[in-house]
Amino acid sequence: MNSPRPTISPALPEGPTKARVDAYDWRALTGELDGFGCAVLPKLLTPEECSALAGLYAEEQHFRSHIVMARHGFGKGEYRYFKYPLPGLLDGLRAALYPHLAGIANGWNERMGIAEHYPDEHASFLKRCHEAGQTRPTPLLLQYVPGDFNCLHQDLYGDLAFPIQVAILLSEPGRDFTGGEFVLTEQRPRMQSRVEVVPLRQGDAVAFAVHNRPVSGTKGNYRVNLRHGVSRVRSGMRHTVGIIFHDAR
Ligand SMILES: O=C(O)CCC(=O)C(=O)O
Ligand SMILES: [Fe+2]
Repeated sequence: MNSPRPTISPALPEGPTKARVDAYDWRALTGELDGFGCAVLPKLLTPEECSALAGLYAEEQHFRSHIVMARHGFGKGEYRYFKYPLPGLLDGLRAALYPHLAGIANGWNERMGIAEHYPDEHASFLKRCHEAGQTRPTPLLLQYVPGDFNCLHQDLYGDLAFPIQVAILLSEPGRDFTGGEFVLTEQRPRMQSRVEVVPLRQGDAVAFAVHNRPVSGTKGNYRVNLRHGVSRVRSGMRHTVGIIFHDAR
C-alpha cells in the first residue's frame, strides 16, 4: 500500500527532496566550501514552498521557543526554534543534505587534525547528540522587519557541533525586502579578517562553515574562525529558515 508520511501542512509536501538535493553538482559545491567557506544551492525551494514555510511563523504550535534577539544582544529581529517532529519538508532536507556535507566535514577534520569522524547518516549523528545530552531541535525560522539585523555569531549548542550548516532565504530581495544581506567573516590567525557577502534569491540556500575550517597555506593547513550574520534590513520583511545539524543541550 502506498501510504505517504503525514506532513504538518498540506501546503508543505515532502516532495522528492533527496533527488532534488542529490542533483546539485556536489563536486563544485565542495570546491566552493573548501575555497571560501560557503556555497550557494540555487533554487533549493520553490516560491510556493518558501511562502508555506514562512507562513508557519505565526503558527505557534510548530515551535519550542521564541527568541527576541534584542533581549539577548543578538541583534534586532526574532526567531523561533521548531519542535520535533519537524515539518516533513525540513526533515527531508536535513536528512538529504547531511551525507553530502558529512563528506566535506570529514575532509576538513582530517586536514585540521581533529579525530572526530561524522557518520554517513544524519540519524546516526543525531543519536550521538542525544547520547551527549543534546536533544533539542535547532532548525529555526527567522523574521526581520525594517531596522532588524543579525549580529555575527556561531550556532554552537553544546560540545558536539556539526561544522557546516544551511540557511534558505524564503523572501525575494527587491520585491519583499531590501538590505538584509547574508554575510560571513573569516578570522585568519595573525592576519586581517576576510568577509563574504552572499547574494541569494528566494529559495536559494547557502551552506557555510559554522565555526572553523581549514585553509591550505604554504606551510600546510591552518584553521580559520568563521561567523555569520545579516546586515540591516532597509525595508519590507525577510524570512529565512536555518538548518543546523546538531541538536542543542
Ligand atoms: O537570516 C539569515 O540569513 C541567517 C540566519 C542564521 O543566522 C542561521 O540560519 O543560522
Ligand atoms: Fe545563525
